[in-house]
Formats: sequence, structure tokens, C-alpha cells
Amino acid sequence: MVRFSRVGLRYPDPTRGGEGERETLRDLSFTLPQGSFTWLTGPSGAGKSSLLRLMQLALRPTRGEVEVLGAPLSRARRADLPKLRRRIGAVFQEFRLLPYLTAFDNVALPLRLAGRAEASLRPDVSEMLRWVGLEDRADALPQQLSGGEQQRVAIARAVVTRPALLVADEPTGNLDAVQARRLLLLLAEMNRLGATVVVATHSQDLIAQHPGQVMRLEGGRMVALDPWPYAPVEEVMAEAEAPLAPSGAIDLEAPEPEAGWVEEVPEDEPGDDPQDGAPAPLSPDFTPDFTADLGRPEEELAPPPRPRRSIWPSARPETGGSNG
Ligand SMILES: Nc1ncnc2c1ncn2[C@@H]1O[C@H](COP(=O)(O)OP(=O)(O)OP(=O)(O)O)[C@@H](O)[C@H]1O
Repeated sequence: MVRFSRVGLRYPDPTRGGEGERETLRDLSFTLPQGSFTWLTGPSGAGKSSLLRLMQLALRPTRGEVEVLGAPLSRARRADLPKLRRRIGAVFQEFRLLPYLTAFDNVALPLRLAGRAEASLRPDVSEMLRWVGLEDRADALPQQLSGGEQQRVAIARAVVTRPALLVADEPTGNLDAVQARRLLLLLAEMNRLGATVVVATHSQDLIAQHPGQVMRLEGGRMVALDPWPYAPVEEVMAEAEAPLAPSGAIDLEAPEPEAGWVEEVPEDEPGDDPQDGAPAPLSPDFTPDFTADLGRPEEELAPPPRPRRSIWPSARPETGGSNG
């Protein structure tokens, strides 16, 4: 279902004028069987998001072979990618909701892109919104929702197509414990229905709640692929051995534990997502940063032509949404 063979990934290094390259993922080889559930963990900067982006077919590896849904990426034609991607559900760290679409229309979008008839998609979208506890916010725009609510819309959008592969990057980052548990049940249900699920998380609590193999990355390498139940020995030890301030008092000089947890690209950075703040163009393949990520010549990676007709006819804010 997902096979990586000696995969390496390098991003251009901006500190060297883009000429040099630094290695983000190194020599990754593993197979995730169809219907498996995998937790992906590791310190900040280890390469988890990059690995998920390779699985989403939003990036090509610099070396090695990535095979997803039976298709080796090196042999896939560009024209085949949108179809393949529609079978992959993705929950991004930064949500990537379209700001001018209601919650309902954000969730409906992948179904509309896949050509589903309006009448048949409505029950599915409503059901997903109910699953994530947002049925009464269907007409709200993302800016009218809290961070956790936006995250839940993003989750509903990722699963509404019942994807064969579901990848989620820190999907509980903005959720309280009850919502996190509910999300986990949703992921488990998708998995039970046959989806291969991969979830990147720093939360050991979350990992402890659901069985799945645990892949651990460090410095771009896979250092462990453990069966569940998972005992994160090194993390427990590190915590136990961390020096205490004298007499256990709080050491105000100590660095914040979260220091360094800074998103590299601010969410609203212009150019981060070509769809930001603008109603068009929307790439039908639903991967806004595709061209930026692949680092290939522009002409080869130009976004597909703009659709001739709108696929979200009643979605503009002034229309008041389409969930009627
Ligand atoms: N577009 C990019 N261009 C250049 N370097 C990048 C890019 N995206 C990520 N990196 C680098 O790749 C490395 C891995 O980043 P990645 O986001 O995959 O890590 P992560 O394990 O998901 O981190 P976190 O837990 O903080 O989300 C980091 O050193 C980061 O600086």
C-alpha cells in the first residue's frame, strides 16, 4: 500500500542561495500494509511532515522510490497524479481551509472535485460534520471558527471521500481531550473500513490510546518501527534524567520546553498557498503547494488549467453558503 525504498529528500538550502541542499530524509525503507495504522513520531524537525508530504504525493523524493496505492511515483505520469491524490485524505498542520468557503463547502469540496452530484454529497457532508461535532456550524466561514473547530473541519474534509490512504499531521494539536478522543475514534473507524492510516503526533497519550505500529524518526532517519503497545523508553528516560533546579524549584533561567517549536513558514505567508484569500484559481488536484514543493522547473509543474465553471456554485460568502 505504501512502500518506501531507500528514499532520500533534500530541500534547497536558502542560506546558501538555494545552491546547496541539505538532507531532510535519509535512506528510508519500509512498507505499510494495506489497512494498517501507523503512528509517526519523533522530535521537532525530524522529518515527519516531509515524510507525510511524500506519502500525499505532494513532493517527489530526491532519491529512492515511493510507491503509494500501488503506483510507483517515479513512473507515474503527471496527468495521473490528481486521480491518485483523490484517493488520499490529508489533514495538514495548518488546516488549509479555503477562507471564502463555509465549513460545509470546505468539506464538500473534494466530493465536488470528484464530480459527485449535489444531492448525493449532502448527506455525507452533513454526517461528517456531525461526526466532528460541527453540524450547527455548517454555514460558518473558517475565520468565524476557533482553531480547534477549523481543525475538525479539516479532518472532516480529509475523510469525507473515504480515502484509501489517510495521512494526518498533528491532527489533535488544537483539540481538547474529548475532541481528540473523538477524532481518534473517527480515524479508527476509517481504518476499520479499510483505510491505511498514518498519523504524525508528539502526543504519547494519543499513541497510548490506539493500537498501531510506531515509526520513530530522528534527524531524517527511521530509528525504530515498533509494534504496539509502545513504550517510549528513551523519552521516559530523558524526562527522568533531566536536571532539576535546586530543591525542585522552577528554574527561571532554563529554556522553555517548547523553545524551537516554531512553524517555519507562517500560516498566512503570502505565496505559501496560492489559494489564500483569493477565490481562484483552485487547482482541481487539491494540493495547493504542489508546484512549490517539487522544486522542479515551473513549466513542468504549472498548475492544471483553471476549471471552466465553478465547482462550488453557492460558496462565496455573499451567497450565505450552500448548506440549506
Ligand atoms: N520547504 C522546506 N524547505 C527547506 N527546508 C524544509 C522545508 N520543509 C521542511 N524543511 C526542513 O526539513 C526538516 C524537517 O522538517 P519537517 O517539517 O518535516 O519536520 P517535523 O518532524 O514534521 O517537525 P515538527 O514536529 O516540528 O512539525 C527541518 O529541518 C526543516 O527545517
